[in-house]
Amino acid sequence: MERILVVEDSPMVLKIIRHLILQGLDVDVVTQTDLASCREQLDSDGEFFAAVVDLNLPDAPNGEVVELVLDRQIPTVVLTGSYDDERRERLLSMGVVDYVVKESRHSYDYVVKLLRRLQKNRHIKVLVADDSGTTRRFIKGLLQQHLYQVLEAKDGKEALKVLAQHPDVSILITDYAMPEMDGFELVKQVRTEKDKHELVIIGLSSTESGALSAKFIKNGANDFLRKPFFHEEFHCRLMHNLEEMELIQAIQDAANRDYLTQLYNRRYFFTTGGKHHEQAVAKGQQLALAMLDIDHFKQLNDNYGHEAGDEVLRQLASKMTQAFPRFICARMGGEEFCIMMPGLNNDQANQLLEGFRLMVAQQPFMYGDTELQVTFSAGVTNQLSSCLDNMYQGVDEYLYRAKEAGRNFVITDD
Ligand SMILES: Nc1nc2c(ncn2[C@@H]2O[C@H](COP(=O)(O)OP(=O)(O)OP(=O)(O)O)[C@@H](O)[C@H]2O)c(=O)[nH]1
Repeated sequence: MERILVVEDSPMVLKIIRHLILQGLDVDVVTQTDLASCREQLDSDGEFFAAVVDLNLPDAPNGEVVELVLDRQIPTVVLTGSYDDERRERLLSMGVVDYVVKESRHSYDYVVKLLRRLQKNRHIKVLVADDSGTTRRFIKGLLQQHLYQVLEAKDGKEALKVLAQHPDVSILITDYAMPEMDGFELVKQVRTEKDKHELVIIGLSSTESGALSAKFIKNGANDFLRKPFFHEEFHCRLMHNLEEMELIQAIQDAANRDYLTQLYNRRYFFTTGGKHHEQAVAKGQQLALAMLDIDHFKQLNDNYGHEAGDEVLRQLASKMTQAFPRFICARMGGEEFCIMMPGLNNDQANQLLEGFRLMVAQQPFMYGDTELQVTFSAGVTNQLSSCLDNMYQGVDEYLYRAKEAGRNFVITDD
């Protein structure tokens, strides 16, 4: 498990921070109370995801611990008893993640929020589009302090290419004045594909005109920053926009996903899947659909209990998303699932399903220490029919035949 180092001489503060971190994050916490023991810790066993350090320790009254921890390339949040502008500036320019005054419980909650943010940021891609290499490097440095993955582009056209290669970019930070394609045009083009809740766009410019910020926003940017900006302003804006996007995505997920398995639900399957189906029909593309149903699930519930049944549903869902990462996996209700596979012909889909059937049948599911043998039956088709409903009914008929044939079986188009 990842570890966080906390260096603080006040037992009370140490206790609170340790408690809040353990409550809020899936990490271990190692604590030290002075510079000497911190140095020993880092020398003997210094692998830490992040550190929270007190600026004034009994054997290090002038923030020496910050240099020590930063020297080991550990992202560091600094705690301090009192606010001092000059010191804050110095610490931020040294590359600390943030500077937090120990005022109340809220300060410690903020520290935990920052640590959680750092953990998430490692998986977040940010694209920086700016024609100035110096500005790109500067922004990249700020982003890396907060552990984001950074991509770069030197104009709008290049940014579009990078976005096409990396569809999982979550944030685009773009300058206005760039050769080839400027920031406005870039924002306009990006917004034809992705809305504000799929990709956060922050516009940048060094011009004095206030109209520019309004124009960026009107073109579809989420926010705007005027250069030069303060480190903290940059990070606060970024965090704020990212949190808003994540909140909306969480709301969308709650509406589109099944609570137990976290797979897509029936409603999402028919709305989004329906669009894939329409497109495949209109463009004459391949699209395969599989329907799966666990065998004798009632018996499993009766023998081991409903909780065990729930666990099997969760584990099957997780195996399914691992086996079919590119496709729409949905729980249609009870122990019935669908997988929509755009682009696949019947043979390809059938092979995938056969492989998955074997894997599920051969690897027992675990409920505590109990091994559970689980199989499923399935139907697979790529007969598009006139609409998704009809295709669904067709594959349902195959599933019925697979059950009739003895279960643990896949039936597909002849
Ligand atoms: N644990 C659990 N059980 C569920 C859930 N939803 C439905 N079930 C149970 O799934 C069982 C489905 O039973 P049946 O439709 O008779 O099907 P089966 O026993 O799997 O038999 P075959 O499909 O014919 O192989 C019922 O006992 C439901 O109570 C759920 O969310 N959790």
